[in-house]
Amino acid sequence: MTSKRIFVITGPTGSGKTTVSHYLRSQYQIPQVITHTTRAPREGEVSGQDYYFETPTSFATKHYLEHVTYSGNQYGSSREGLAAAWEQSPLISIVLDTAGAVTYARELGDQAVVIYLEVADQDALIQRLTKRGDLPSRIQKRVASDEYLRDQALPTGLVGHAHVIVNDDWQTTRQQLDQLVAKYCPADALSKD
Ligand SMILES: Nc1nc2c(ncn2[C@@H]2O[C@H](COP(=O)(O)OP(=O)(O)O)[C@@H](O)[C@H]2O)c(=O)[nH]1
Ligand SMILES: Nc1ncnc2c1ncn2[C@@H]1O[C@H](COP(=O)(O)OP(=O)(O)O)[C@@H](O)[C@H]1O
Repeated sequence: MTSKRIFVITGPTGSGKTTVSHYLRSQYQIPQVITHTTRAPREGEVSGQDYYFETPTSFATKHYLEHVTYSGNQYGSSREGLAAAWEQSPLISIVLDTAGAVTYARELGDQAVVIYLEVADQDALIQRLTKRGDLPSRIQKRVASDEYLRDQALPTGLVGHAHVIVNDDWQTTRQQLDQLVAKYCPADALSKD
């Protein structure tokens, strides 16, 4: 029998969570659980693909496994979303802040394989956000938020549970991800291109 697992990808803004999630999807067909947010879409982001973009009123109507406020916006993930992704594949992924990752580790135990991403050089991280197209005013607000500062460190609740990847060099990160997929993925369950 195939056991269900979820890669919980967490870490500070700009550490590469979305990039890792996209890599797992394109390289290993690992579906991503789409979460809900009241944040405005960035250029190129599509509702139902990157997030379900909500108004504060529509956000309040969903049933969340957990939800948080991050830098002034609301984010939440639903049990229905988790179940729908597991219908597609035994190995799925989700991108969460560290508070969400702690909840998932607590609720799902060994089913949650937590990946904590970090970038050694803070200046490089700000440059990545600028290159991504984030407005300077938004970057300033984000890096000044309590949540951003909190996510700079692995929470005590995840010590010994999370796989820490320093995402400075993409090729090195990629190798570490390949090793993790090989460890947790039943060889016959995923088709690798
Ligand atoms: N706990 C929790 N965090 C979420 C959820 N969806 C997104 N996040 C996190 O919210 C934070 C802000 O996300 P976003 O505005 O897309 O900014 P980014 O980190 O710069 O990509 C990130 O740490 C995301 O991982 C969710 O459903 N629950
Ligand atoms: N190892 C890396 N080296 C250089 N740039 C990277 C690396 N990983 C991600 N990036 C870039 O950094 C920016 C932020 O990454 P992203 O995945 O959006 O982070 P997050 O989802 O954690 O906020 C993106 O423009 C992405 O292409």
